[in-house]
Amino acid sequence: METGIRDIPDYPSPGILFKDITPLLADPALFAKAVDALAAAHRPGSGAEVDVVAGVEARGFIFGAGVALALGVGFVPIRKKGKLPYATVSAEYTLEYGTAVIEVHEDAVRPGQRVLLLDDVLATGGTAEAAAGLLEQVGAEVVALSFLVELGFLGGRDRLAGRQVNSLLHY
Ligand SMILES: O=P(O)(O)OC[C@H]1O[C@H](OP(=O)(O)OP(=O)(O)O)[C@H](O)[C@@H]1O
Ligand SMILES: Nc1ncnc2[nH]cnc12
Repeated sequence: METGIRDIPDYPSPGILFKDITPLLADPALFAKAVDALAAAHRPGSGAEVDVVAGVEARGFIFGAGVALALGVGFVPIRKKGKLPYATVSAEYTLEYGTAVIEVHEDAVRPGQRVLLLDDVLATGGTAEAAAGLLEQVGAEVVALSFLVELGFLGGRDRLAGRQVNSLLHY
């Protein structure tokens, strides 16, 4: 099966096998299929409808925005430090190849809004755990976390125990 995911060894640092999604993005049929599949579990009538989709900068924006449009709901950007113009809450976290800080606007959701968190890759789960925590800090109910790719050997799903986690492609 053509996935549009390409392996790049030793990027961005030695020992990391990087899952490059750019071939998938360049193929409109594969890209549309991925967005449609990520949206499917949350379509009207699914019982898992959401009010908002959130995505983590940068690759999470691509799929998050697509899924938000597919579901007819708004999109909340979770950005790397210093990029959001209004008052924010922030979290420092570690990911497979480093550390970073992400932020979300403190008024990004209304209290109790049901949010689907989207990202391209679930690796160690550090990013997703921090992002879900930020969304909850500003009043969201994080209904599910969905990923295009899950690197199962890095244990991200265990780190997110107790949360609804869905991934399309498992490595
Ligand atoms: O599960 P983890 O170990 O936390 O890794 C997953 C995160 O790593 C990548 O983001 P990156 O910070 O490289 O940013 P980018 O989207 O700007 O490339 C990816 O898009 C996820 O957000
Ligand atoms: N191995 C990997 N490939 C692509 N994105 C990632 N984010 C964290 N680990 C990654």
